[in-house]
Amino acid sequence: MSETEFTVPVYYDNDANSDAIANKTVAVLGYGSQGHAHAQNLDDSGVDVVVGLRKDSDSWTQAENDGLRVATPDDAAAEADIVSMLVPDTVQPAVFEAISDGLEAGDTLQFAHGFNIHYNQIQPPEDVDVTMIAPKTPGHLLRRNYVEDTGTPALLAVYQNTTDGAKEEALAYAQAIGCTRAGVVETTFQEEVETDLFGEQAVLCGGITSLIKKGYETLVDAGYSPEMAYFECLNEMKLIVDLMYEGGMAEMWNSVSDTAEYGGLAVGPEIVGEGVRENMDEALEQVQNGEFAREWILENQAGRPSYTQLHAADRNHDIEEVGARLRALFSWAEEAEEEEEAEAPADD
Ligand SMILES: NC(=O)c1ccc[n+]([C@@H]2O[C@H](COP(=O)([O-])OP(=O)(O)OC[C@H]3O[C@@H](n4cnc5c(N)ncnc54)[C@H](O)[C@@H]3O)[C@@H](O)[C@H]2O)c1
Ligand SMILES: CC(C)(O)[C@@H](O)C(=O)O
Ligand SMILES: [Mg+2]
Ligand SMILES: [Mg+2]
Repeated sequence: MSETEFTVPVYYDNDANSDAIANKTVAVLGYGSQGHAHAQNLDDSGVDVVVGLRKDSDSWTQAENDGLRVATPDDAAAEADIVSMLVPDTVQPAVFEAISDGLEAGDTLQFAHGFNIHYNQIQPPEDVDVTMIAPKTPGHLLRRNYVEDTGTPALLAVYQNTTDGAKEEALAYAQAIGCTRAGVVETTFQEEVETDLFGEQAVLCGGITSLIKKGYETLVDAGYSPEMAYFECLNEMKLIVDLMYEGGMAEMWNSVSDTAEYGGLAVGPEIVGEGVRENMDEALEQVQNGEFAREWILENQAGRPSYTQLHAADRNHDIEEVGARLRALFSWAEEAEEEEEAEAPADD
């Protein structure tokens, strides 16, 4: 652990023992956002990896082209010591049923998010370790940061420790995917699930897109051009957040004008005010009491009618259309697109 004082344990490279994973085989089930990043990072770190995919998956060829061994999920799980469950949360219970015979006493079932354990959708056998390394990043950036020799933070949790080595092994896994470079925070499955769902709904994915869209709509409805509104409310968001990422809010405030700082500090809290706090409390409560999980599970059982509608409406928003046209004309756009295609596997 770092010499620095933290309120919870935070682990770095020096705390990890790569021997804890060195002679083990990891089955990475799924080759989507997290799956392709874990599999390639583990492989580059010298860990024996087999990717578990359905025979008809488009990702099969992609994973092989990336130099990885691929097998069906049940074959991959049967040969592995650590099974990393990186298929979508909603299909994990069915995939778990298909692979559970391959879990032997002392093996590890590992997650990147605790939804199915915390909300009792998967009941693992008592003789396996159950752990979590939950990267605090979209998977494509987990891979990019690893390749660029930076790292991304993650959470570590142990739900079952039958071997007495669950935590050491999880930390070695976190090191192999590049997370101990940035810091790995020890937590519980419950705490990871509640904070992760809250964060992605209220702040990261839901809150920020809603804020951007409302800002864009306000400007466009008032007669300003969509191009200007896009650059003001979406494109510059990344540049402002980059400064906060690098040096906290102070670095951002230092870089913007005093006019922006005064206006931001005085008007910002009137826009995102106490009403928003109340909404956030409510969203957190629905995560904590299981209401959101119940809703999402039922939504999937019903064939995702609301999800389909929300997804289509979001993709059809004007900001997406104007943004695509503007981004295509960035002078570096072609290069970035080629790199992205080479990096990202098909999501099937
Ligand atoms: N997306 C992220 O960046 C992110 C970040 C942190 C944690 N997580 C967690 O990681 C896990 C994986 O999420 P993801 O977003 O990477 O998933 P994803 O949607 O990107 O994964 C899709 C992959 O799963 C496989 N798959 C899909 N349906 C399948 C089925 N029925 N049977 C077998 N394989 C199937 C396919 O290979 C596909 O490429 C989840 O627990 C999620 O909460 C995700
Ligand atoms: C990348 C996120 C939002 O942090 C993750 O939690 C997810 O569910 O995709
Ligand atoms: Mg998250
Ligand atoms: Mg999440």
